[in-house]
Amino acid sequence: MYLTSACGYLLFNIANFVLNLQILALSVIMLLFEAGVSSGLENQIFQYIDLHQNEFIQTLKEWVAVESDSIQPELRQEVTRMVELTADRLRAMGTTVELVKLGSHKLPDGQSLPLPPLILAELGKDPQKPTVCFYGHVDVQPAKKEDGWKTDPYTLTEIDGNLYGRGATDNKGPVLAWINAVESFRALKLDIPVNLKFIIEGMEEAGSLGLEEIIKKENQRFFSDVDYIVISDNLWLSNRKPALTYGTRGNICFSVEVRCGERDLHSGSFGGIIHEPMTDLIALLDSLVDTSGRILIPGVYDDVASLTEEEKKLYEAIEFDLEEYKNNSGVKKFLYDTKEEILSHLWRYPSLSIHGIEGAFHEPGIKTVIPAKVIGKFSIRQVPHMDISIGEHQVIKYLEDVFSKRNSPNKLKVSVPISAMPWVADINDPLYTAARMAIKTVFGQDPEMIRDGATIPIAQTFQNITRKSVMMLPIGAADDAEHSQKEKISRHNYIQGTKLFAALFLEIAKLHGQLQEASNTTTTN
Ligand SMILES: C[C@H](N)C(=O)N[C@@H](Cc1c[nH]cn1)C(=O)O
Ligand SMILES: [Zn+2]
Ligand SMILES: [Zn+2]
Repeated sequence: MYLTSACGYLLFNIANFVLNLQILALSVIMLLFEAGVSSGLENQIFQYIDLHQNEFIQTLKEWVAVESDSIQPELRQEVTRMVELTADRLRAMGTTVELVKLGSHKLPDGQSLPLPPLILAELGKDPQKPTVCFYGHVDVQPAKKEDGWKTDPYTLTEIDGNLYGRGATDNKGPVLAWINAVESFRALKLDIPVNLKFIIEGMEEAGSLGLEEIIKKENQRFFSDVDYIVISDNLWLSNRKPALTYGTRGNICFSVEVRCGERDLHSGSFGGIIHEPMTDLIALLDSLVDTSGRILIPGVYDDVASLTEEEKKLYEAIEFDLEEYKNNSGVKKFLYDTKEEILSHLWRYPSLSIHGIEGAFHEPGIKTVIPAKVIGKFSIRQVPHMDISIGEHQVIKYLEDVFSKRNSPNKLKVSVPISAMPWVADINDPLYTAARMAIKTVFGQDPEMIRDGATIPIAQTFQNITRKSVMMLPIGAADDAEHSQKEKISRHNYIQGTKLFAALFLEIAKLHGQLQEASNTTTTN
């Protein structure tokens, strides 16, 4: 009797000890997980990525070498070549690629120019797996060495761990990082835990011409089995801390043409006796914003959603190094001095920027000429709930009013070549949870939850039409200088970014499994 109860006691203690061990092991796993420690599978993939980084950089070099500028009509063939190069790369990793014709568009001079095709691609069709659709672009903003580049913009050049070149971060580097991630799974003969779809275009920098129509058309087909849409085409708020982006501003671009006649005139023969188009244009452009950056067009601020207390608190909590941000810009003084003011004016209020004047003499030296036709270009970054068509109307009416007060006989023509809506997503969406986990695994820290002052023309369209979760997962750092003469991506971000996308596939698969399990339990109950 005594022996039996002693045995029972011993067994009870052993069972307890085993249970405690299990709890301890589970806690350690949870702790490691929270601290961003990767699993064996992740480690295997990460090691592969580290070992092959020079090959990934070589491919980026080949891509940057293509002058796929979508703004200048004479370079359109290069954009098409870049799209084909991308399609080849996707095909080489087993992806089914469809090149969709987008037709052509009309240039301001009436000429019609073909648009580059759009890539719709897919890899895997397992109904048990979630489907992730990646969107990116392989066109770039214009760049010339004479603009002030220290290195040739189309020769990817590594200096102190940074890879300089047009498109390095916007958006060839991140597009390739997605491809590298998939290639790494395949090279290791590992099962990719998600089905993948790719939508890659060559006209983003020109406002994603033709894309919205295709999304509408493909909603019931290409997008029907998509669960999540991920865009990696923006920057962190900091040079070092990763971020997840849940909103962008929109953009309405204006062209303001003022013309006096058919040909340029000698300023000695006609200066002082005519109304000069350039003088009219400068006056029009000068009437748009005041010295504090406030837009002077009546009604522009009417529909802007007011900043909520919740948003203010969110901004207060964000880590933001104002000096670092200033240094990145090379500008000594900003219009605002506090973090809250800067973030709200970048993300939550509209801004107006003047981009250039076509037709004006801009070479070194002075050409004593009166240009006959000049075209001013400016744009307004829009925020929720501004209405694009109301905005267009307000601006055109305002410019006509200002012009009419000048009593100029010149001809004024205002047009809107590009407009794009702002985008905001729900950060409580499970897709954001998966991305946070992946960021923690790769970068060992939580991301900053940010919005972006720039525009992804198609982001809101994706959300409105497909009704799928849309997330922006950037890998570029705040000092990557998109659209500028020092555009770069660091070797570190390019390679860690590749790992991030691989980790995201695993996290999405895990999360999807959990979600499905939860929904099955609810159904059974
Ligand atoms: C954020 C993205 N990398 C980008 O640069 N987008 C462009 C798109 C655009 C807007 N208007 C015309 N093109 C941008 O925000 O300037
Ligand atoms: Zn971009
Ligand atoms: Zn861009």
